[in-house]
Amino acid sequence: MGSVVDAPVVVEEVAENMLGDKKVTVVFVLGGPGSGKGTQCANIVEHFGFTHLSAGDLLRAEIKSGSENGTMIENMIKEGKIVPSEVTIKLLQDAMIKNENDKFLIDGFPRNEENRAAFENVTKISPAFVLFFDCSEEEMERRLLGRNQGRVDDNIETIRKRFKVFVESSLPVIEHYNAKDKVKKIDAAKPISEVFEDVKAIFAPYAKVA
Ligand SMILES: Nc1ncnc2c1ncn2[C@@H]1O[C@H](COP(=O)(O)OP(=O)(O)OP(=O)(O)O)[C@@H](O)[C@H]1O
Ligand SMILES: Nc1ccn([C@@H]2O[C@H](COP(=O)(O)O)[C@@H](O)[C@H]2O)c(=O)n1
Ligand SMILES: [Mg+2]
Repeated sequence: MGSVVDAPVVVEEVAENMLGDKKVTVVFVLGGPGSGKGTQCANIVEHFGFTHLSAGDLLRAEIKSGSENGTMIENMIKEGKIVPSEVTIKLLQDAMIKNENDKFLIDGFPRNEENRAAFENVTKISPAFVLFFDCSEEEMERRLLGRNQGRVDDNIETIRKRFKVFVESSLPVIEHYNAKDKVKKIDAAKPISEVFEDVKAIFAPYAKVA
């Protein structure tokens, strides 16, 4: 009988970032409320062929659909609180599976450590990088109060709660990825077109081939 030392080493290959039989590229787009995540994601979709999945938009669509979780989600959003991870991850995973694309911008997720760890555990997907829109609260507040999209959370009381959640729960997620050298920070206080110039430089490797 051979010794343990002689035993062949079996390396189990873990297929990374697979979604069914599709290999996917995921970029997490983070930043405070009103930092311009949705605005810049629309530009990235147009120029670089990614699909934009906003966690907040998916949750709002779930409320509209009359789902059994609708009332709970609506109450959490009104309070600026983070919806349980399993709900949001299921929406994101379903949206990625339904879509034929293999490049996704996941906007507004992960919002806390629980979101981050649960997404990794459930999907086994790690982001290629994290795009972080950095902006002052004063500027974000001004933008949110002028947004006029009828969002139930664009009022000063909820905006303050969202800022607190961002600092206490979301910044640690950005720190987590920063420690892994995965964060690409953008000065989001500049005008929209200037912010996009900086974004474009980051996405250059993903340029569509004509
Ligand atoms: N660089 C910018 N300069 C000025 N206004 C901006 C800029 N970027 C976005 N805006 C405006 O600010 C508002 C908020 O932008 P957007 O919805 O993209 O932010 P967000 O980060 O997705 O916010 P939320 O987290 O609340 O969804 C919008 O009215 C948008 O037109
Ligand atoms: N991962 C997430 C993302 C969002 N929410 C809830 O939705 C609200 C709006 O999100 P936006 O990204 O559109 O600003 C947010 O304040 C949360 O209540 C969430 O729970 N989890
Ligand atoms: Mg948004």
